[in-house]
Amino acid sequence: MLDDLLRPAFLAPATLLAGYLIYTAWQVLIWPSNLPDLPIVGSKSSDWLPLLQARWRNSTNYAAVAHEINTLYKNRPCLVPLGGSETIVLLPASETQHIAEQPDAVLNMPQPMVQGLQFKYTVRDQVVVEEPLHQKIVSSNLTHQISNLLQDMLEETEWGFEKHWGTDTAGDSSREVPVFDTLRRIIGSVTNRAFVGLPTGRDPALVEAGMSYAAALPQEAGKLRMYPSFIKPLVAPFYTKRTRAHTKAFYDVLMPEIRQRLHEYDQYQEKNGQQQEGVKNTTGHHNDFLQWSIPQAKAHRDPRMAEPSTLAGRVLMLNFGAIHTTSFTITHAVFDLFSSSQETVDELRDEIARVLAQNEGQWNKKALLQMEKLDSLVRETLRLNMASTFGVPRLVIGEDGFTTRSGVRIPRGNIIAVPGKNIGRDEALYPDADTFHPFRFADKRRRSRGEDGQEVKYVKRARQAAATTDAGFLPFGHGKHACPGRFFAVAQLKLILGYLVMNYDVEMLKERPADIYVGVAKLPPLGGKIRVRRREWTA
Ligand code: HEM
Repeated sequence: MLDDLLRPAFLAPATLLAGYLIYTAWQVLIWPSNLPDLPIVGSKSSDWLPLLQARWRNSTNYAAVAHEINTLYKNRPCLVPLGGSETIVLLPASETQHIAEQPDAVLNMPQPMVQGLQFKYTVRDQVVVEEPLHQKIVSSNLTHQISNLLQDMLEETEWGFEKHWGTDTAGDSSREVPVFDTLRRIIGSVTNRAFVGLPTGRDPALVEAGMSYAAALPQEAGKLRMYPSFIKPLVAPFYTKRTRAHTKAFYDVLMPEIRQRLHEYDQYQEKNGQQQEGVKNTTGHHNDFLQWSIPQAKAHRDPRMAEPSTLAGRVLMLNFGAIHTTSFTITHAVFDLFSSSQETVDELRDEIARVLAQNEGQWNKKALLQMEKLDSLVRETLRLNMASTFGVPRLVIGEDGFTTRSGVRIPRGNIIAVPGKNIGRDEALYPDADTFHPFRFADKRRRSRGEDGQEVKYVKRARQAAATTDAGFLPFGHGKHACPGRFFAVAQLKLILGYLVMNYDVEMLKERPADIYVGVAKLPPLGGKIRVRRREWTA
């Protein structure tokens, strides 16, 4: 037996395997060879295996991590080991602009997201991840079409509120509603109205599948991240059951619509001659993300782009990116607003009523732009309630790594970030930073008007708008990879929040319910409720 084990045919592969396992364990657990030599958040001077021990402490007490980052590492870089094998190289706030300005050949944007969310296992059609054409449509068509989409979005908002919050204005007809659960349904159908139009965008099965996919994906990814890469393909089928089921449910509703649209598109092309390059040449029947995606996909050299499942995968990917982020933000905004003061609500109502009167009662783009207090409230809520602790996460891919402004070299293969949440609460940038001041940015805008009260300092004023990113405001990221959907998201948030304020009386809360912390993420009070009653009001 021993002789058999000592035979080269067995010994050579066994040694190789043992070496590989030891190397992997060392890399994952002890010290990856490319990790820079920086202080470790969560470690103690007495630790034998500082990275491993800190990883364990950090994954069990995230509040301590946040406190340590905020007190010890405000102005110097450090390592933040998290659950699984992930270690973030956290750089000080002063590096934000420098990071945002790096070329894609040095710092990569999608990879931290692709790895963190384990897209390899949680996304069915990998071509959507490899070739994210949908992002271009979001930053071009969707953003440019906001003013044309607003009427449809308003119709969907009205439909959603009437369904979920009721229409009875009688004195004793108030009802308690779960904030997050009802608003995410409204946002789900408003968003899908812009993505795939009626009737499919309002189909409860589609909205439910999109929301459930968005909820399940980060949870399943979190579990998968705990395993080393070579084990993942083995365990993924067990851990991705929910995302796979929700993907199927979503595709089941959407595919017939996509096939029909592709068919109509081909017929139209046949009748009207060759299509032009680009995304403008649609059949003209629909004005939504799906329709803009078809000519883009057809013009691509890779025929997989125009497969119905690829197009469905893009809509699902956008549901993932759009619905939870917007629903979390509006839930925070509702709790922030209705635990502030009735005067604040009245001030908002005055502004909205005045602006609508100036715009013939229309919730159009111009009116939304003129609602500066509402815009300010959205920006203030985003500032205070950034979901992730880390801002502008990027993977270092440059051959020579990435060198910070202060001269620290971060080798290739590391994920860097800045403390985004802390930046939003910096007293130097935002006096009384921990307090919700809904009109903080509207006041700043007012102060930047010309001395004669004219709106002369346009650029300065636009800097205070909710969708504008800067190194001190990172909820939408910053730089060329900043969220391309932010203009759509802000328009939607203002429309829905404005509609809510004007059409419902909400009982003020004595205290804002507490947020929920899940690892590095801060979520709004997902189970929180408020008491509402329909108001008699017409624009
Ligand atoms: C309040 C709502 C939203 C928040 C807070 C948010 C936040 C973010 C953040 C932080 C990023 C990463 C940016 C960076 O690292 O610099 C991002 C990327 C992205 N977001 Fe949003 N987002 C929101 C709504 C939306 C909506 C409505 C859409 C689509 C209609 C969307 C589509 C995307 C896409 C496609 C990316 C990837 C961009 C890239 O890889 O270059 N987001 N978003």
